[in-house]
Amino acid sequence: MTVLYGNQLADTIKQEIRGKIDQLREDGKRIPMLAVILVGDDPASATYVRSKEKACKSVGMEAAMIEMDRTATTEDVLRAVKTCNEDADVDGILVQLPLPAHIDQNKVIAAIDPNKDVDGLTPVNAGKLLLGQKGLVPCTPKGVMAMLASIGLTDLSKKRAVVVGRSILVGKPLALLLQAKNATVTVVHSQTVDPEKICHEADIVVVAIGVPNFITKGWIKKGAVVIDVGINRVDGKLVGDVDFESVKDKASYISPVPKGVGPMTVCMLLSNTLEAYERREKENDGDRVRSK
Ligand SMILES: Nc1nc(=O)c2c([nH]1)NC[C@@H]1CN(c3ccc(C(=O)N[C@@H](CCC(=O)O)C(=O)O)cc3)C=[N+]21
Repeated sequence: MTVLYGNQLADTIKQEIRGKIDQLREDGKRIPMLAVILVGDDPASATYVRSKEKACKSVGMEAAMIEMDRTATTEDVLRAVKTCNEDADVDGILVQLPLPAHIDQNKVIAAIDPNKDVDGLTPVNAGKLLLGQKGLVPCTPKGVMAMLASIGLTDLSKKRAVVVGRSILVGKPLALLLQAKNATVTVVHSQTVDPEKICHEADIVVVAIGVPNFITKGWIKKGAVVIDVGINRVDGKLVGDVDFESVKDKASYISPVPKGVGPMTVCMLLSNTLEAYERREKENDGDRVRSK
């Protein structure tokens, strides 16, 4: 069994991003900027937002933190999104989720300029992913695919993949990405009959349900690749959805928590911001050429 450390892969990818940004700086070009909108004072969200800001700094990217009071209205947040949409220096916009319950989350997300939607959550980017068109892909699923690619799993023809969980942020988009790489994908969830048996047929298992240590060795076929997306705080400690100790001797590869998918999510946020920057710069070049 090999432990699949996401933090190491993330460091390698971040170095590449850093190199590209150093080059932009050397060439006197504009520097990519991520804007993060945080509403309220949830401590976990505040920690995540700070780690995203730190990650931007670590690759030389600009970060703008927009902190709003927990009493902010949907209209207030929509105005903040609009300001970021219209700011030519902003390449990526991330609205930290979950938003306070009184705010219309769907409305806020739909207001983000799809070209700056580095979370890949707008209807436009979700639709593009469904249709197999190029767009911005949600960070966590993109990170999981990069982890699979890092161990040579690029073409998933003949492979059976089981995704445990069907969330908008992870399970659903991940199932689409796995299919796009030719995997035979099954999504199991809370209403599935005998999910353990289905999971046991999988060559690749990705778990994103938010239930600590839920997946044990009985679920895993010998030699399967197991990716744990879960981030659960239990007695002040971070644990995944996979019972690592139980599963580790059956898996060929298994991602840990922490140091697994989490750092890859942040890394893909930087990668998406750079991608959005490059696309926007290219479009601007085109505009300049046209107006000559
Ligand atoms: N619009 C939006 N986009 C998100 O991508 C988003 C979000 N909202 N809301 C919250 C979740 C959660 N999330 C994590 C990112 C990194 C780690 C991470 O790096 N974790 C470290 C450990 C961090 C620690 O020790 O607390 C690890 O797993 O090794 C965890 C969780 C992004 N999220």
